[in-house]
Amino acid sequence: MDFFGSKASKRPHSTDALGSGASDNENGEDESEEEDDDEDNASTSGSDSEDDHQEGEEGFVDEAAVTQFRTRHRIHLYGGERVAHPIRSFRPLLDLLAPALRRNFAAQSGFRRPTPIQMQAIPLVLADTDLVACAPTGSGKTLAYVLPLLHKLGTPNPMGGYRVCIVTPTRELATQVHELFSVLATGMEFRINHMVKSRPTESDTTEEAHTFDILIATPMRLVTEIKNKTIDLSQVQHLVLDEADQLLELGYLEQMDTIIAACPHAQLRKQLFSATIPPPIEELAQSIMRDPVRIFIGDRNAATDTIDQKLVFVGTEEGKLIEIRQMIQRGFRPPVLIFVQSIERSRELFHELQYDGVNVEVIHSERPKAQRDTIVANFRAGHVWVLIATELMARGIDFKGVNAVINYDFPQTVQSYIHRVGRTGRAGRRGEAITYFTKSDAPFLRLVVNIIRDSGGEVPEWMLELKAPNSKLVRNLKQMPRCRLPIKTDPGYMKFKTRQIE
Ligand SMILES: Nc1ncnc2c1ncn2[C@@H]1O[C@H](COP(=O)(O)OP(=O)(O)OP(=O)(O)O)[C@@H](O)[C@H]1O
Repeated sequence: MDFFGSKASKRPHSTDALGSGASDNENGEDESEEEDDDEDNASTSGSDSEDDHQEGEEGFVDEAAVTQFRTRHRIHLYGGERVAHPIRSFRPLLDLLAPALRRNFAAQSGFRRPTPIQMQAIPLVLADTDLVACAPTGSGKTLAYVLPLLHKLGTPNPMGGYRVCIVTPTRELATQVHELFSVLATGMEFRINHMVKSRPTESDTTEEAHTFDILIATPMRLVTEIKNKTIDLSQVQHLVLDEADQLLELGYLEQMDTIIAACPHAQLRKQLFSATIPPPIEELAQSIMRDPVRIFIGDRNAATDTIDQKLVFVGTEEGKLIEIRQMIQRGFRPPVLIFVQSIERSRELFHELQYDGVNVEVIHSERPKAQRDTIVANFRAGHVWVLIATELMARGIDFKGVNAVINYDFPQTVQSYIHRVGRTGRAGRRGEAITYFTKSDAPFLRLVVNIIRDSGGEVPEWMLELKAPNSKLVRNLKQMPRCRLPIKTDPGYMKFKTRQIE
């Protein structure tokens, strides 16, 4: 990995803004109470007030106003010497954009107002800053880099080669990012390569590959291309790691090393995004960046406050099946996403629920890719009501309308919990997350209890008094899922069900 010195400060910025400069706005109207209320209600969606549209067109009176604005939007900044001011609305940004990009953005998004991460990250990406950006799930991090990068690219450069490279851990997420780039770049003639196929096609390895501007790839495939010398990343000036903390974990680190080493451009800027950046990953991230600015929105590594989180004691493995069946019988609001800890268990639960006549599908990495695409599309379209998934779907996937997430199996890490439950309660909508725990999960309960409490949820007093597991236990759980009895109906239920069918 290439190492750059970093002068990141330990303390958050107070009056650290530069960039867009102070304005002659004497009223400081952005400090209105009305806006505060809006922010509380929807951390991602825009408010409707006239003031919001007015205020965004002005700069800030002084640095104190910038600080106040950041404080109100819970934008915490660390490091960096010159930090661009946040934007308060999309309007001044839209004025900068090429007409086609402006039109596409207006036509496709309809967003009234930037989310806090967009307010601060967009000007920093525009200002070519190395960035570590951590903001809640469903808070619009993708747009925070896609929009400014399309602006920075300007026009297509047919013989120039890749200038932007986005790396994501799963092909589903890469597809989603590709879709946003494609929609926003409609009519701009950028060539966007979506490299997630397991094997290269001819067009990837011929001269044609040099005519692409943007690359969106999963690590394994990209590393194969780099090792085969069938891809040229020498012109890449913007490298984005989406779900960066996962990509900088041990399993991926070597691949990231190879990818970063393959991007030697002197102007290379690295931008890292995730809803969770644990401190060791933050340190590692800084070591591969140049004087990075770190943005944290709200509390670090917290679940979003638009999710009602519940912990349900089910006693044993069998208790989970009873609980989920009762939930279905009581009536539930689809779509519902259910997480289990392994492919085998996803199949087992699928058979059980299918037997009960539930409109259910299952997705995991052993299903053929075309099937995975169809399942995601059907779930999005509401044709599938219940989707059982492994960790494959825990990160990044934007299912806007998911009403509930069920952690059938207790998650193995705090990060996994935050990302899994973050598939609901997105873009300011509300959602519900239910986590089952058995007696054997009890030692780990405290990890999740803290997250629920920190994101404003209620937990019984006795749970707050539980002992936190020691670091060895936490490490073991992360490396190895818990042993669990197979998901299988007890014979009594089978008899009852058969009688019902007869
Ligand atoms: N300014 C905005 N106002 C309202 N909705 C927005 C805004 N920006 C993005 N969104 C919507 O918010 C949803 C979530 O966005 P996105 O998938 O980028 O979230 P994320 O922060 O990357 O989440 P995750 O951490 O789970 O990957 C998307 O449906 C997107 O269209």
